Amino acid sequence: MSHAWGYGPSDGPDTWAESFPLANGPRQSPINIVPKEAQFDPSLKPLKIKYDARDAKGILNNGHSFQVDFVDDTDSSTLTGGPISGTYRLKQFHFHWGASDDRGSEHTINGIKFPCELHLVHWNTKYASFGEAADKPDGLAVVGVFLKIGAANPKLQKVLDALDAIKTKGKQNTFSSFDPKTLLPGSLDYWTYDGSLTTPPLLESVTWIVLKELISVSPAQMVKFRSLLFTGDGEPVCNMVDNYRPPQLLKGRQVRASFK
Ligand SMILES: NS(=O)(=O)c1ccc(S(=O)(=O)c2ccccc2)s1
Ligand SMILES: [Zn+2]
Repeated sequence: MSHAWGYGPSDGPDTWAESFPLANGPRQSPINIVPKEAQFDPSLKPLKIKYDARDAKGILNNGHSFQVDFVDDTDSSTLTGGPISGTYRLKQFHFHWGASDDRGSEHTINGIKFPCELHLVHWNTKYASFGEAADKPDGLAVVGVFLKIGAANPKLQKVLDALDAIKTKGKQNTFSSFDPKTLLPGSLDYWTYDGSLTTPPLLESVTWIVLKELISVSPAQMVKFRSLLFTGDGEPVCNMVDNYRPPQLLKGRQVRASFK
C-alpha cells in the first residue's frame, strides 16, 4: 500500500512518523546549520563535479516537487572528492520552496530560511543501482544550494520555462541538453553532515553537502515555481508551495566545514 504523504495539515511532516518511523531516527534531515559550531576539517577534499548536459532526460511533476532526471548508466555525470569516497552518479535534481519569499528552504542557517533550496541527488556506484544504494548509510550524496531573492537567474530559466507543461501531478516531459553545473555558485565551499532523505521514506542514507554560497532567484521566478500543483488533473486545485520539511534534531551529529 503506498503511504500517502504531503505537506498539508493532515499529511504533512508532523504526521510522517505514523507511517515512516525513521522520522524520529538518529540522523534525520534537514538541520539548522550554525556556522560558528561547524568544525573546519582540513582533511575534507574539494568537491569535484563533472556533469554532461547530454545526460538530461526528462522533467516530472511527482506531486511533491518537480525533478529533472538524468541518464545514470555511465560515469558521465558524477560527484567525487569532498567528504565522500568513490564515485557518485547524478540521478536527479529538484527543489523545495515556500508560498512566500520568507520561507521554503529545508536547511536553515542560524535559523534563517531561504525562499528555495536546490537538491542534486547522487548515488554511490559501489552499489549496482540507485535502488540498491538508496537505503545504504553511504548510498546517496545530495548537494544542497540555497536560493535567495535578487536578480533574475538566467541559468534557472530553461527549467522554469518547462514547468507549464508539467503543471499537475504525474505530468512529465522530455528535458534535454541541460548541464546543472550552470546552476552552482562560483564557490564550492560547503558544510557536510550525515543525514537522510527529507521526504518519506526518510532513509538515513544521505551524505549532505550544503554549499555556503547562494545563487539568486527573482520574485517573478519564484512565482513560476508556485504555479505548479500538488494535485492531478481533475482533482481540486492545490498549489505546490511550502513543500519543505523543517529542521530536525542534530542528536549529537557533527557538522564539518570545508573552509575556515
Ligand atoms: N529532498 S531529498 O534530496 O532528501 C530527496 C528525497 C527523495 C529523493 S529521491 O526521489 O531521490 C529518493 C531516494 C531514495 C528513495 C526514494 C526516493 S531525494
Ligand atoms: Zn530535496
